[in-house]
Amino acid sequence: MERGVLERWIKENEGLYVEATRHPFILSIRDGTVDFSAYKRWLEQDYLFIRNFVPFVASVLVKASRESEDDSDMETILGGMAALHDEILWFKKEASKWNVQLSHVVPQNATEAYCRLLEILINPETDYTTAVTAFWTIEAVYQQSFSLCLKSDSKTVAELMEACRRWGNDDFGTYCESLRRIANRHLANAQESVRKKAEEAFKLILQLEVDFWNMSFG
Ligand SMILES: Cc1ncc(CNC=O)c(N)n1
Repeated sequence: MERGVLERWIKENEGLYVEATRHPFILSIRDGTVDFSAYKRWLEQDYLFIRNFVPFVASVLVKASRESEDDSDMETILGGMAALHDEILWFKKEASKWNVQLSHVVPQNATEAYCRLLEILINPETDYTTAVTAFWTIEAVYQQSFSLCLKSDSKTVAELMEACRRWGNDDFGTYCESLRRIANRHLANAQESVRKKAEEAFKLILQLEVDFWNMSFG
């Protein structure tokens, strides 16, 4: 992976990055020891997260169309937006498979805190470089995490394979690569004040992802 700004931040925040991308919840899915009640708690809360993630991605699309000099940025982000429609349908199907009533789900603290950050990132005050860096971070944590559960030596149980494939598959990995290059390009060209804001968002999101995984343990 080329040495961009994001790779430097990953190195400087290695512990937190590993906590977010190799969390015990994910390792328990990989090792086939996960408690299904933890999985169902995660599923319920992640549905609430996705409902709030959609407007965030839409806001990145608007900022890309206004602030990016490269038209392909918007096309990449639009691809991610389209996938979210299928994602919401998947959550509803998965919830009925586990007899989870999505309409009755109460947001937990970690979900509420994450959605508050998404609101701040949606705000027009948040610049495109910070928003697209946040977008990559959010997607990359799931891609890195769930790809662990698809490795040949993983013991992921059949019931959880669809979820792991959804975010761990190579196509999602390629999409995250595109986002990483877009974020690195804008970070390299940004003023230091913007880079600082983006770095804060990067670290905040890693912590919120750790809190979100922790929540599945109830
Ligand atoms: C809490 C959280 N973080 C990242 C993702 C991945 N992005 C969209 O699906 C997600 N679904 N949930």
